[in-house]
Amino acid sequence: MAKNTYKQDEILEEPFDIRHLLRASSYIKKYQKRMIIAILLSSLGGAFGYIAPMITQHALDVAIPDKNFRLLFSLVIALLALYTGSIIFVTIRSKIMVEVSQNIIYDIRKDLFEHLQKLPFQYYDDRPHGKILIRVVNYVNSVSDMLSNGLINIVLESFNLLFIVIFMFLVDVQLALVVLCGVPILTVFMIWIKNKQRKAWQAVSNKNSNLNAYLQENIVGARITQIFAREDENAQIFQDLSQDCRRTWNTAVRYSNLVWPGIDAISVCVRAAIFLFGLVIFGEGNKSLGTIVAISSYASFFWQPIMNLGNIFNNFINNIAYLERIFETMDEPVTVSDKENAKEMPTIRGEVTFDHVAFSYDETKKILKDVSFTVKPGESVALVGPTGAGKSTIVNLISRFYNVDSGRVLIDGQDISEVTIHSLRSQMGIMMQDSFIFSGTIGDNIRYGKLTASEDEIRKASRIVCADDFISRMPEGYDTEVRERGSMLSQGQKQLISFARTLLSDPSILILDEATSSIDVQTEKALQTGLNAMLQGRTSFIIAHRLSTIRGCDRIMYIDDGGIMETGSHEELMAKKGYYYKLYTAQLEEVHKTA
Ligand SMILES: Nc1ncnc2c1ncn2[C@@H]1O[C@H](COP(=O)(O)OP(=O)(O)OP(=O)(O)O)[C@@H](O)[C@H]1O
Repeated sequence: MAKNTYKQDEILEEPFDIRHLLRASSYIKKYQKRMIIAILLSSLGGAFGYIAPMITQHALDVAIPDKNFRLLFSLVIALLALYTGSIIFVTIRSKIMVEVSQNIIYDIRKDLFEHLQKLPFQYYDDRPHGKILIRVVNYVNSVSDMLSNGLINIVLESFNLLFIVIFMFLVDVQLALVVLCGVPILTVFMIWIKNKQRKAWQAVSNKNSNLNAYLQENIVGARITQIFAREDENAQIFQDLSQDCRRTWNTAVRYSNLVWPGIDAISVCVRAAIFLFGLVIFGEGNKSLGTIVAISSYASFFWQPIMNLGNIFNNFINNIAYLERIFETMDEPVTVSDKENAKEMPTIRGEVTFDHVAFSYDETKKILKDVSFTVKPGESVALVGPTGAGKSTIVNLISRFYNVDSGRVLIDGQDISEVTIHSLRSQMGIMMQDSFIFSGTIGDNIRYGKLTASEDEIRKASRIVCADDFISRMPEGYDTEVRERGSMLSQGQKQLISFARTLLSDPSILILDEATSSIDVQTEKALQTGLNAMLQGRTSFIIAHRLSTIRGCDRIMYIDDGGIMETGSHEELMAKKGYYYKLYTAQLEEVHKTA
């Protein structure tokens, strides 16, 4: 997806590219047998329907004038049988196709979702999430309909058209030719209207996608909107986007509403021509009433398949663009992935080495220039420094959320780019500032890192991190349902749950990135004992702006200007009176001022 915002339309007017269709065919291969059955059933159903006007002709021209009621009765029974057969076939076909299209939706969504889960952080940082949702939900629905019903309908409508033409010629060649004279007029009308319609519906799709992106952004940012009292401005933007949707929708519907009156007008003219030619021009009495009525019926059927083929063509053009957007997402490179011969990471002891590491998020700015250090197993390391210095970047590289530009990150002497991501990350505990809480119970949330954990284990982990107290006071304790993102919990409570979750997963390397920022000082003091227990025997990296919380770490690294400016224990760095000393004393003064 082009990196864009809710203000930018997606590109949907793509030149037709057959490769997308060929690639999409892999999704229908599995269901081809069922689709062939559906085509056969529909063709039979259609053929049955088209025999009906011939029977009517026979009734009008033979049975009724001859007063042959036996024949008339047989013809009526035959008509009923044909219609019943046709309805049964069409019903079975619809059932098959509903199943096939739902299966195709499932297959495409599964592939898309699995791929989306592997995409790097960067992908989600750069795009409006609402537009990703539109692809997974709306575009997939539309595309699967094209791949299932669309493809079948092409075959079907072509058969229908062929049947109608054959039956018309069987009934009367001259009058059939009169009907065909309407085709060029219809073709010109269709090319004009379908082109307009396609562009109009693409505009609708784009405006909906923009609205969705803005809506999603606003739901997530609702608190900020209210904090900054931005409701009126946002309502205006939303209104503008909604108006875009309404305007484009009205235009599209206007064109769609023109279609049938236009076709009706052509159809009426053609039928008038049938009567004119049948009764007057080809000579009175030359064409029987039954023939004229039968041809007139075929003529009224004739436009439907042409129209449907036009609709299918339009849908195809739109859906090819949707397909391209879907495949573009599926092809989005998984920049951080397992190498072909990646090994399993053995049980981690905890030695972490940065060997001349350089890193940048994009070409424009080097975030880390040439960083080298080694942390011993079990050592606790604090990363401090000004905002935006690169502290989180360093811990993100240890977990291999990004690949380094040059140099190596080693754990126990093993280059982490050579091992599988799962075996690496499953031995790490990473806690970020935003402690994400999933919908479900508190117990489920703590169990997230170790699905097999027992109730006792969950309680024990919670007790260590001081979460057991507040959880037990909740109406249903560990079974209390928390809503999506844990909206009923305070930030501090979310962080404590997150601590318990991390502790339960028993990681060898622990990364705490501003993990205690929302916990009040009192709870933090209480948590300190638990935290110390948690750090025991694990290598840990702690980022905290509240420097009082990291004083006890074995080592403190001061990060700035793309590298490590100072390193040592709290006492050593204070004695050195360098960057850390300045930062620490400035923070102390701040605390004294506000006290
Ligand atoms: N996903 C990203 N894409 C592009 N640039 C990024 C991304 N994440 C961070 N940066 C940039 O990289 C630099 C280092 O960011 P990082 O988050 O590592 O800083 P930090 O020291 O942890 O800051 P803070 O203390 O504010 O959390 C910053 O200039 C930031 O703008």
